[in-house]
Amino acid sequence: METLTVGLGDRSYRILGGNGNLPGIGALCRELGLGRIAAIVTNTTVGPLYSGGVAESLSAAGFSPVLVEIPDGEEFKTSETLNTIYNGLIAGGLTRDSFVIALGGGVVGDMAGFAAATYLRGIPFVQVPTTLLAQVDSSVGGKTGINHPLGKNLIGAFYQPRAVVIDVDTLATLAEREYLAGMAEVVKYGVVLDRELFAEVERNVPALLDRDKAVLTRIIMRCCSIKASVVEKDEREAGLRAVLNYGHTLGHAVETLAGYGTYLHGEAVAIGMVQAARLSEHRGLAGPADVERLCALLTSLKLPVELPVFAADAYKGVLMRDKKARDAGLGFVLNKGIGDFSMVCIRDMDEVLAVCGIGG
Ligand SMILES: NC(=O)c1ccc[n+]([C@@H]2O[C@H](COP(=O)([O-])OP(=O)(O)OC[C@H]3O[C@@H](n4cnc5c(N)ncnc54)[C@H](O)[C@@H]3O)[C@@H](O)[C@H]2O)c1
Ligand SMILES: O=C(O)C(=O)C[C@@H](O)[C@H](O)[C@H](O)COP(=O)(O)O
Ligand SMILES: [Zn+2]
Repeated sequence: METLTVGLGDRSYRILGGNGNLPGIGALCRELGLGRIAAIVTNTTVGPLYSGGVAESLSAAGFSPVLVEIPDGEEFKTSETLNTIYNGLIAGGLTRDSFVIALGGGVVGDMAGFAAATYLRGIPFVQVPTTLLAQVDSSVGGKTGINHPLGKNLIGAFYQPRAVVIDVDTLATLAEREYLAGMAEVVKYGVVLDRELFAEVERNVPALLDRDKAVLTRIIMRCCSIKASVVEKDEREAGLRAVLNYGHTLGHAVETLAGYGTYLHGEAVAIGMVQAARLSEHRGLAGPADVERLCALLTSLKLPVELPVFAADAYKGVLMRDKKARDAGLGFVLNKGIGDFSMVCIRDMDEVLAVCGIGG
């Protein structure tokens, strides 16, 4: 087992990586000094696969687990589903010394985390990510929340977990499309923060497509370490943390306009990264070869790169609601070549639309 720490003072926590870690969850929660009742929040796909083992481990360590199951899908990342979680926590008798285990992908993690942040004004939670995307990104850093019909993750809170338990064994049951979507966030770290990681992914495409556990474990822990160091410096996205939003400005627009769940989050991020790279080229920060290299890697990972067609006004509307929008303009993360980034403020949305070929 490999361990990393996210250093945030009295809210610091460990990320446990590797395989075979699920059976150790009960012992870890005991070590963390968590209270008796543990709500395992999961969905109707992940629950039947993994909640039994997690519940057994918790019971063996003296906890009383209760199961809260929600429907599966990005389209259910809503206030209604959040209410289903609250109902489960109340019915399960959770008190302020109880805790939540978020068992699933990013959708479960974001919603269970937000429920934990707000139920009784906050109870502890542990992230147990079971998708590649959640293992490399969403389980770390404390962004929690739900979607709004007008924009992704518009409602939420920064609320750090007490621990993150990654078990790469769980990736064996993940559907191919979902697995590949997680690779988009891996590529993201490489493009803007780690040239060597980008090259490592390029060199290991066949092993990654085969889900080689050793390669995956190394890359997952590298991503967690990059994210941890960004979050340690800027937990609440006052500046630097926005780099983790590379590819998300147009990516979130695509998810919202196409209808949540039509494009997977990672797929939309892949498309958004290519548009961000084109803007970077337009602004003289990257060359055509960098854009080509990014497109080639995403394509070799079977990810989409083409921006879907929606009305220019529709794109503009969603872009203006991006969380990086300010009075002065839209904060946009661009790449400097491969491995570095630059934040710019874009005042004129027409520049974005023109470079991305939106509206003719
Ligand atoms: N908080 C953050 O920092 C952050 C970062 C990135 C993404 N996100 C959010 O994460 C979400 C996307 O997460 P995701 O890609 O994990 O999608 P997801 O949570 O929808 O999971 C993908 C699918 O895989 C299934 N699944 C999960 N684990 C499985 C397993 N081990 N075996 C079989 N099936 C399994 C799920 O039921 C679902 O159908 C988006 O809502 C995005 O906004 C948040
Ligand atoms: O942790 C972050 O910060 C990120 O931006 C990670 C992103 O991959 C993730 O999709 C996040 O949920 C997007 O945040 P948002 O603030 O744009 O909703
Ligand atoms: Zn993301």
